[in-house]
Amino acid sequence: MAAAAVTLCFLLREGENGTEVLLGLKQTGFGRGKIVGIGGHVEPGETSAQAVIRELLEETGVVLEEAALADAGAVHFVFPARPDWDMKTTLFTARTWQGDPEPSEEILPEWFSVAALPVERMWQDADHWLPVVLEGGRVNVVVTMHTDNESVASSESRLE
Ligand SMILES: Nc1[nH]c(=O)nc2c1ncn2[C@H]1C[C@H](O)[C@@H](COP(=O)(O)OP(=O)(O)OP(=O)(O)O)O1
Repeated sequence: MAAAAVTLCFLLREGENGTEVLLGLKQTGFGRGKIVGIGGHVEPGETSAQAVIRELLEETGVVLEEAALADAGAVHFVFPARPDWDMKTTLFTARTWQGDPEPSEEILPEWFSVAALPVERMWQDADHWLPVVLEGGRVNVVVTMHTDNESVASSESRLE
């Protein structure tokens, strides 16, 4: 089965104690109960940018312009014990948008300091790719999970 195409956008703002990122508590579906990036599946006929703009609006009410999206690369999540969970994820950051993030059925948005990410409550692989993205870098990473579908078996950075 081909990996599903998904996309995430990390909103960044300057707080009193440095840069903050918008993440959210996933309330439904895949990754329920974890703190995750905001985004979702790319629908047929959509570009990743169009999909992430739609998902941010649906899940937080925030309005993003395509020009505000900065390409931060991609992460391929591989679940050898559950190939139907494999996902190819395109990543964006944005520093300008309209509206204040509001909770939805799917996600409870929350700002976190980039210097103190809630890694204990996130997917265990977040540590392997998220800090680089939030520092303005671009990644191209393949994360392979153990058969528990939770811990990281390997994380490889592909050269661009
Ligand atoms: N190992 C992993 N680490 C991580 O940080 N995020 C992961 C991950 N594996 C998958 N994801 C993310 C990517 C994707 O945005 C999200 C799952 O997509 P969705 O939120 O769209 O799933 P749902 O099943 O809730 O959605 P629907 O299609 O709306 O039913 O999980």
